[in-house]
Amino acid sequence: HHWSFLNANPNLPDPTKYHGGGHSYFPQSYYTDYRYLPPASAGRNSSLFQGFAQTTQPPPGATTLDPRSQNCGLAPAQCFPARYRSYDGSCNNLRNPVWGTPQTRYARLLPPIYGDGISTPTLSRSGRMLPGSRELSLDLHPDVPVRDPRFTLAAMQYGQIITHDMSMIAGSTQAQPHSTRCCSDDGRLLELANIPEHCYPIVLPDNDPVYGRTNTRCMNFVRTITDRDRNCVGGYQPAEQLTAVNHYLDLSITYGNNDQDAQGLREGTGGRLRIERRNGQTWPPQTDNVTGICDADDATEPCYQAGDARVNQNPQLTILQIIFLREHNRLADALATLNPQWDDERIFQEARQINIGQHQQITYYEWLPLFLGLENTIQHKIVYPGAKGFVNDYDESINPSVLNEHATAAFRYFHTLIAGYLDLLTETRNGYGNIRLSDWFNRPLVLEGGNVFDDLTRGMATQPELKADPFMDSEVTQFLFRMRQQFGSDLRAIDIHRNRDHGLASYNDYRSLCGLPKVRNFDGFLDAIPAEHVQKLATFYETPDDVDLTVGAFLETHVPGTLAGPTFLCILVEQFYRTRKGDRYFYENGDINMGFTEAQLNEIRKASISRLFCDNGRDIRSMQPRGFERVSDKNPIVPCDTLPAIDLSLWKDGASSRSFLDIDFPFISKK
Ligand code: HEM
Repeated sequence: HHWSFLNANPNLPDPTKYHGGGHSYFPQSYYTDYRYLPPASAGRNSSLFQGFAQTTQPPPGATTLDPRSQNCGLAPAQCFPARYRSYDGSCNNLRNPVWGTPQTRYARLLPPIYGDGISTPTLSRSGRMLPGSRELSLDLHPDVPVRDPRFTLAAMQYGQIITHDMSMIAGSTQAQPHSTRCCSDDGRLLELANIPEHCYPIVLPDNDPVYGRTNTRCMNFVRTITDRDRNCVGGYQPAEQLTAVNHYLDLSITYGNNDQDAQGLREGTGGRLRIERRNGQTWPPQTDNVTGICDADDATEPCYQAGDARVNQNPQLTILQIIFLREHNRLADALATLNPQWDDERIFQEARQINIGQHQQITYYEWLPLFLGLENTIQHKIVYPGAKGFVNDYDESINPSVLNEHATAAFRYFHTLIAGYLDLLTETRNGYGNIRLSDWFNRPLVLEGGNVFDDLTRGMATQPELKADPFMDSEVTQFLFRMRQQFGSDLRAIDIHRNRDHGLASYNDYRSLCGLPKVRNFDGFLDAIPAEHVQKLATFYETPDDVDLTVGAFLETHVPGTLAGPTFLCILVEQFYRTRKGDRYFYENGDINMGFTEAQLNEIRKASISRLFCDNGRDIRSMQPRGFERVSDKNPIVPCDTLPAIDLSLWKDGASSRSFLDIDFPFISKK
């Protein structure tokens, strides 16, 4: 067993500790969801669990078994007409009520191809050795800080929010026994077996510039699920990685992914979410397990709870999480004043619906066109700029599930945008300092002091993100989650490893899926990849068919007007098309029983990232209108109250409440 290797090697982190030294790639709790551990009946004393008692023990009060998790997303017996979306996404699709729910499979564009059953992910699909992921990271992605000429760090940061809203590899916790959960397409659990994960160390090259001339300090990597050789008993379905959160773009990062979590986040009065007040500001509720979840000195440090387990991961991610939390309460208070007769539930759900609508508007109309190109998004029916009424493009045959290729390769391309130092800016945009990213992974303490929250928010809206290019910041390739040790982990090496772990078909395969010619020799790649990098690929890999998707596509020249090369772009476009068209509750959809009136929808269309910043800082009084774009003559900083705002009076009962006559029938029939 690989376990014994793991336990015997004194240089590897202690898998029984949350803080296994500075080389775990995320804290133990990062991806842990205790509800999804193997059932108690698996026998905690079996050899599988030896040495892991601590990590398999749920914290007090946690439920060990959520029936949903045992059923690959439990299909409710019956779906009822509902004005508001469910937390877990069930019954969004009425024909397949389980689609998009947590603990279901990622979708795939091409079937997986694993090196072989139980080998490490250093073997190619054809069984040849692959270049080490750390070596590739060091050679192809050195830290050359080229700033983006157009976009701010807020653009990068919003991308991570979109990611966390849509997916999270289930159970990929370090060194944790893992159960395969094989699901049939209709969501039935076919088999639940306890199978140990394998340790796939990221072996360091001899001359690693950070870790020195030793290859004994390897970073630990754990395979997340079994492959085709460990199919469900019965063999009906190839195993597929599962995602722990619901697939929809629905602010589950704020509201949680199931009823129980959602209830736990609510105040229970006035439609509000729970908050704590300190230093004249509002913060998310504290977790019960501060030192387990955060890189904190002790339990008195802030460590937050939100709809998403990754909320504390980095300061600006946490800022955006807090902004959505404060926005909810801001909306709830306004709605409660307008409609004193509404109860807690009504206020809560209406505020939630507005908050989600704004988030979808910002994602689709403000963010995606910058990344995928405006013309491209229009052409592929991802956005409908200038639409005045509803856009009734919901299609119940479309499965909204997140593509494995998207989550494991394409969307991670934007890890290249991460900047290592975060600027602090006063209201006059006077930069008086910055903080180092790796000092504050999983440590939100930094946000609560003085004016840091506002100053970092202005910094994120002003500071350029790094350019989408092959270079990556060493804060994430040398110091990721270093937990106050000198060195940390390497996000790029992890991404390459994860690509293999998930058995993604090769770059060459995806080229042909996406309309580029399938190549027979390395020179064939020259149509999309600059010569210098094609040469490197030829040195690293034995054959063009061995090139990993995440490696080849990462090096492609961008399609003009977009931030990605043709292969990643094709995957991203497919994903965001499905995410909108497969969401019955998408905010632009005019369904008679739910959603917004046309007038309300047109208000939601005024939402912007800058307005969110303005409304939810403590003392942010000015912003440029387009917050994902850098300040310029055409995008100057203006007083907040001159930015478009949503007129909430349209939500006053009776003001324009939806009736049968509100529906735009002519548009529907044109469809
Ligand atoms: C400071 C910023 C960020 C940090 C520190 C960070 C770190 C990480 C880490 C540690 C993982 C898990 C890796 C694994 O175990 O396989 C991950 C996954 C991922 N990241 Fe990032 N990330 C950041 C920003 C972003 C951005 C800006 C995007 C995209 C716009 C992004 C997209 C993704 C995706 C798609 C995944 C996989 C999600 C899944 O589990 O399904 N990340 N990131």
